[in-house]
Amino acid sequence: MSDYHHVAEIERVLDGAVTGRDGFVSASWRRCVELYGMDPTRRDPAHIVTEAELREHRVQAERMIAAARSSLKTLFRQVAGQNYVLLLTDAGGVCVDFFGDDLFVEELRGAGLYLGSNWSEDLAGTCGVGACIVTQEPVTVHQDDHFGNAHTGLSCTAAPIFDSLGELAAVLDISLLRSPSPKRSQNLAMSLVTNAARRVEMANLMAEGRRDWILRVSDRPEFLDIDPEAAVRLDGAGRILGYTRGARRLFPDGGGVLGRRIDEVLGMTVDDLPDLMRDRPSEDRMIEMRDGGALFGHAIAPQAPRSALRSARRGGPLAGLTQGDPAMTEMLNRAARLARTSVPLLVCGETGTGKTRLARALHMAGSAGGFVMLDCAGLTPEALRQGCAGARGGATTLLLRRIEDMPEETMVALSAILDSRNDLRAITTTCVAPDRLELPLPLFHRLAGATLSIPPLRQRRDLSWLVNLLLRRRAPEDMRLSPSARAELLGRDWPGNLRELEHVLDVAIALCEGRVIDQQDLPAPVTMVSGSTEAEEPLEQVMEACGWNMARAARRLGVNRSTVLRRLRRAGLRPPT
Ligand SMILES: Nc1ncnc2c1ncn2[C@@H]1O[C@H](COP(=O)(O)OP(=O)(O)OP(=O)(O)O)[C@@H](O)[C@H]1O
Repeated sequence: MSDYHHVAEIERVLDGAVTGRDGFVSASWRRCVELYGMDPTRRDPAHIVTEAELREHRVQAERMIAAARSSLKTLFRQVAGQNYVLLLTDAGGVCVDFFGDDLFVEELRGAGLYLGSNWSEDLAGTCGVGACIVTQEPVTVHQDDHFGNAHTGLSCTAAPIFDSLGELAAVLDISLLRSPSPKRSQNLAMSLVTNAARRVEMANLMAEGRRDWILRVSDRPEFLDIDPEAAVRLDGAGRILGYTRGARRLFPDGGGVLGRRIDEVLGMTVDDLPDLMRDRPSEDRMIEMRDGGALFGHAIAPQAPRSALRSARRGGPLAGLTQGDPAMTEMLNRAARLARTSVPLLVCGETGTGKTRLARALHMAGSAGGFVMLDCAGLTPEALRQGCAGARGGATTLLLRRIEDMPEETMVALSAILDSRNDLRAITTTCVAPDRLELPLPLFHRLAGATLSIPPLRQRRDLSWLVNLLLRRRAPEDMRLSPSARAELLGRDWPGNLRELEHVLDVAIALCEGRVIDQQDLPAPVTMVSGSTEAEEPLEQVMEACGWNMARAARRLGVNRSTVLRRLRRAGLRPPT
């Protein structure tokens, strides 16, 4: 079509005529004139951002570029020899990755089919990337569908790529400098580009979901493991944390996808996920949908972050006590430095937090000498003297457990021993906060050269890692936790800390009949035996008193959190907004 006819058609469209163009093209032409004030007769050159701006756009899009690389390479191989150019743009239309034939680089750069070109509609007029950003749908903008005369030779097919929260993150465009005339010649390009965009979304979801369950679904069992249609990322309660665009079909009611529970639409709960893992034939992994349909599912279990585990091990006996909990890491860094000195150390923390374990690790990290451990409860001066007498011939660590339980006369003896024996290095543990510890001041200063505090388990961010660690150590190798059992463990308050967790796991391992520990295999929290207060105190009142904190209310009622949740639902109660 000549420039003249192109401009004339745009004028007719603006006057309201229907000229046979796709509706989104006519709508874009209108925006170009009425919104952006563009003139189709101008031959504006391509808009290219500066080198510095391009670097910034690439940094911002780094994750998506990485997720897209392999799909782009495959797509480029599929169209090899047909002169197609692939562009990955960010959500603003700036090209941040490019695959094209090196022979035509100069021509491609001139046409804007290159790194750094900006294809947003308000700059470039009607174009594949721009129309895709506006409509958020796959589009082909073919030859004189383009608004500006400069681009009417191109054929561009573009598909949107959404991030796992459902926001437009990028556009994948496949373009030709020269193409056959009928628009339908690009149907195959459309199919290739939409499939590639779906795979990029999948790669992105997989990359960010290593610590969560991933459920991939497909209508056809043969594609399930190699090229599924959609996927969701789930927490231990089965709530959707992220999704690929295709997963919207699971929730066609338009109520959004994030935060919804998978059992709202599928005839399965989160506890059935292990049955959908790869060790089963894909035909057996059928999931019924609540609307009567069926899908095939492939569940991928959360993976432990291995590199972090390795680095913890490299750091010796102290570093292995946490995996990335900020308070523990900071405390252990101090501990590592103090371990090599002779400063007496006071280790504080609630019962069962691992004070004795830490004290042993401090000894191992700092001293090649002997080790004496004494429980302070009921310790007589004589027993103390005997214990210390056994430690002769070089620097010895004297571990005193629970100093608050030491009888007063033994405290006096201890001060005297510490004064006369500078080969003893005291490490003392206590469940009492240092400022509340009732020790004679001289003894306190002989024991607490520095204080190390271990946080309670309920505050630790590496609780999930600890659960895995203890399970691995205590259970048969192939035993695992169901997602809801894991969610329950992560939600408890753990007044007995690691010791209580060990006992809960031991009971669950003993009670569990198969290889999967289920929520009902877990013993109730210990506070339950003290009896429920529900009869005396109405639920709403309890919730108010606990500031609507589920864990606190569960403790007060002596039940677990899911029971509180169930009772709230039954009573139709909700937290005040
Ligand atoms: N980092 C850890 N990893 C795994 N298990 C741990 C860890 N720290 C402690 N434990 C386990 O937790 C239990 C309690 O630990 P420990 O005896 O050190 O606690 P504590 O704080 O000294 O308790 P208390 O004050 O009641 O004497 C022990 O069985 C111990 O093996």
